[in-house]
Amino acid sequence: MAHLAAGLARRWCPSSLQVVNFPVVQLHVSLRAMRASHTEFENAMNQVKLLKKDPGNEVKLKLYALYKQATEGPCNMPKPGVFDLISKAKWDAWNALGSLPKETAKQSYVDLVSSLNSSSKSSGQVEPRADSKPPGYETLVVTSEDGITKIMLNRPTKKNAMNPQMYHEIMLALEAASKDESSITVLTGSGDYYSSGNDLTNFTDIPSGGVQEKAKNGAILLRDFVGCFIDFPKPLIAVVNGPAVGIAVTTLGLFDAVYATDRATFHTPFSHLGQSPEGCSSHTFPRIMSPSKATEMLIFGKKLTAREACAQGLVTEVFPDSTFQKEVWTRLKAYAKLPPNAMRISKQVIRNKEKEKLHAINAEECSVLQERWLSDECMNAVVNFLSRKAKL
Ligand SMILES: CCCCCCCCCC/C=C\CC(=O)SCCNC(=O)CCNC(=O)[C@H](O)C(C)(C)COP(=O)(O)OP(=O)(O)OC[C@H]1O[C@@H](n2cnc3c(N)ncnc32)[C@H](O)[C@@H]1OP(=O)(O)O
Repeated sequence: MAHLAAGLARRWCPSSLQVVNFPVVQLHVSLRAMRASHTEFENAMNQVKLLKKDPGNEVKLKLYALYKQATEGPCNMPKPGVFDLISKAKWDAWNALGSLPKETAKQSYVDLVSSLNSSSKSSGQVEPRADSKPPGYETLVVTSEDGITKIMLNRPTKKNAMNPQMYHEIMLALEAASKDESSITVLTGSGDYYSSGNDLTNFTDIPSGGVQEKAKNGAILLRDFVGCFIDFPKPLIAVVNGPAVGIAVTTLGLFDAVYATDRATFHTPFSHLGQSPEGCSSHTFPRIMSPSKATEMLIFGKKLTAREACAQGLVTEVFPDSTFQKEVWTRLKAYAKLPPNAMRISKQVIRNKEKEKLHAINAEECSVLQERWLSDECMNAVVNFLSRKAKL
């Protein structure tokens, strides 16, 4: 039997360093003095290989840590370097088990696998048909009423950080909204943030092709994502319900109107992250707010309040937080009653001249970023955030 730990390392690379500090109590260590037999442990190891559903990185790290603890005892490896993100996540997970006895780790491993098996059985009873409609969005809530399609970012516990799934789902939702009956489309966030921008754990899930491949795929994803905003044919409105960071700010330059609560802030900490502007902001921001104000935001990472962003032209109007939702939606419902074709055609007249240029700028920004993602400056900044040394 192939060594499970090695298998985990090869097949199940952790994509998130946030999972590394899970407390031992989360491992469902039974308070009963249980002892898993050797056979039960072996069976559990075999069952792991047969799991139909990927249990997610957090669980994979737990399995890895428990396996190592059960077979080798407390963590005995030297701590990997900060740039070796995957090995470090695994090391942290194992090390977090401290002096947990081997037998307890073995039992916890068996319990964990058994809970995975039962949940995959209960959810796996109805196999989706290959030709069935795709299930609903996982990272968005999309609704359509009163002539408005509302796309709400829905990862509030992560401040609506954008992971690959969210990037893809936003593209799908925009594509659907461009063809539906609604006359305007709104992007907003759930919870207290509009969005904290790119999910920084996106940098940790390294494919077999290595970081070069990751960066190349990231650049393609980003180019396609921003391209959807450039090409969106109907009035596109941002309802900025709270702070916005990074790509959630830069893409605002491609919206037709931006309404913000007075609680919102706007910042693009690209230099802090060893990165460079995207979302066509290298072109739109100097035009919207003057080159020197754009420099303060895009190069120095200056954070603007909603009122400052409004004064600079990035935000259309600011509302008191207490009346924000009511006032904005009342206004949008009135706008949505305007003749949809006239609005669409007016948008074309206003935007079409720039489209080609924006696509070229988008491509250039993505290719510069692709290089930046491979830089030490970028890696260092991401590691600092993920190891909780820095907030931006
Ligand atoms: C190499 C290939 C890459 C592939 C990329 C694909 C294309 C992407 C292109 C875009 C590139 C860059 C543009 C950007 O968007 S740069 C900006 C990135 N964002 C940030 O730097 C913000 C980081 N977050 C913070 O500084 C803080 O979290 C906060 C937003 C100021 C909020 O602070 P808080 O104290 O109020 O809350 P906090 O406890 O930190 O957060 C709650 C949980 O949410 C998690 N979280 C928040 N933001 C992010 C994020 N951007 N990425 C990942 N996780 C985030 C945070 O970790 C907490 O999680 P947990 O509760 O600890 O599990």
